[in-house]
Amino acid sequence: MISVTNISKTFRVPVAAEGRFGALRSLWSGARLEKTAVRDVSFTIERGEFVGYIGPNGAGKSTTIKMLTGILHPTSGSVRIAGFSPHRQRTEVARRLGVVFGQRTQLWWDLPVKDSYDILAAMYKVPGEDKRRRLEELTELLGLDEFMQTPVRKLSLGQRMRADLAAALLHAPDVLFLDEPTIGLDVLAKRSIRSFLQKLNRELGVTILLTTHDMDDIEQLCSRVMVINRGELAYDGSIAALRERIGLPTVIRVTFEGAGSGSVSSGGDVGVSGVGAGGNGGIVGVGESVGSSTGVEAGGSVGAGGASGGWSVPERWEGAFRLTGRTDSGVTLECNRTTISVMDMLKTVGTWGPIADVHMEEPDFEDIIHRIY
Ligand SMILES: Nc1ncnc2c1ncn2[C@@H]1O[C@H](COP(=O)(O)OP(=O)(O)OP(=O)(O)O)[C@@H](O)[C@H]1O
Repeated sequence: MISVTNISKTFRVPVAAEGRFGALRSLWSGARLEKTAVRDVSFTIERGEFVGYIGPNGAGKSTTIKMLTGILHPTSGSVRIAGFSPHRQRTEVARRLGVVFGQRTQLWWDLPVKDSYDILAAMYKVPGEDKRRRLEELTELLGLDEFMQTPVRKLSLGQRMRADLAAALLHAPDVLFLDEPTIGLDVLAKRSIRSFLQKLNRELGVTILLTTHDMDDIEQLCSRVMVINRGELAYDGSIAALRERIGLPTVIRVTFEGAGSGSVSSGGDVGVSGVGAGGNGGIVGVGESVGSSTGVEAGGSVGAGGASGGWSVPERWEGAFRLTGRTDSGVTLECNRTTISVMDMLKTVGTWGPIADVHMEEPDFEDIIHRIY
């Protein structure tokens, strides 16, 4: 659906002159410096994908989006949207493309929302019946009724974003580019925009490329994320793979049955197999936490084998994880999932006593992104 091959964009910017009126003099002198905003970026996006495009300020996101929409022409490389060049075949691309910029509107400021839709439908040559049906659907999905007759300037930010989304979708595009669609919105408004976008992608199959600084947008919506940094593509893949690649630790909180007493001795051995089996079912089945019922089952056998049914953490142990906390009821550990599997770690922990509950916290996505930037 979208194919980008080795695109670069270089701007020629005036060289700043020193001293008083430097900026003015530099314009006058005509001295220019080349600045590469996007360097040799390639990717393809298949029909129906929901892809996040992120990067720090000035990384080259907007410049890329402008090249994808045909506003800017790449210095080198090529862009195809549904097989068409956005620069040379603008009309063909415009018919298939919707664009929403969170920071500015494509609606007419002083006109009622409905009038903007009439103008846009005429511009995109949407037949009358299609327009009526489409607007009906969008009104229902986005709750446009409450402000259809209101001038755009009087809308709240959340209402304006809903109105803008409808405007971008009136001509039923296959592809939607979104630039900061939730910027400045409150929690409820963000939630309603995200749920609409999810429906649009999953139920109507619209291909979406989302640029945002809001990592919750990315985590909740995108199956794939591309990271651009200093004009170059630094990562392209799933969020899960990104977590692994960065290697931030997974935090695991283990609660044992009983107080911190007893010994590891023979109970430890039983624990290895008992917890291994229990952990398997629990992790795959429950996802984030191994339920206490599973723990009790596994722990039951440990308890029976353990000296007193209590637990104790040995002074030393071998392994690719770190003990970061210890309380009356359990321990907190950090493990790097690229070097040790959670299962292996639980096997070791199981040798310390009967496990009642295990809770896992994946590294925060925000932290991962800071690592890349
Ligand atoms: N028209 C232009 N002329 C000269 N330099 C430009 C122009 N447009 C962008 N740049 C420069 O190119 C680089 C990339 O800018 P771009 O706007 O693409 O970044 P961005 O990732 O969208 O940033 P932000 O998150 O702040 O919007 C920046 O250094 C910017 O100053």
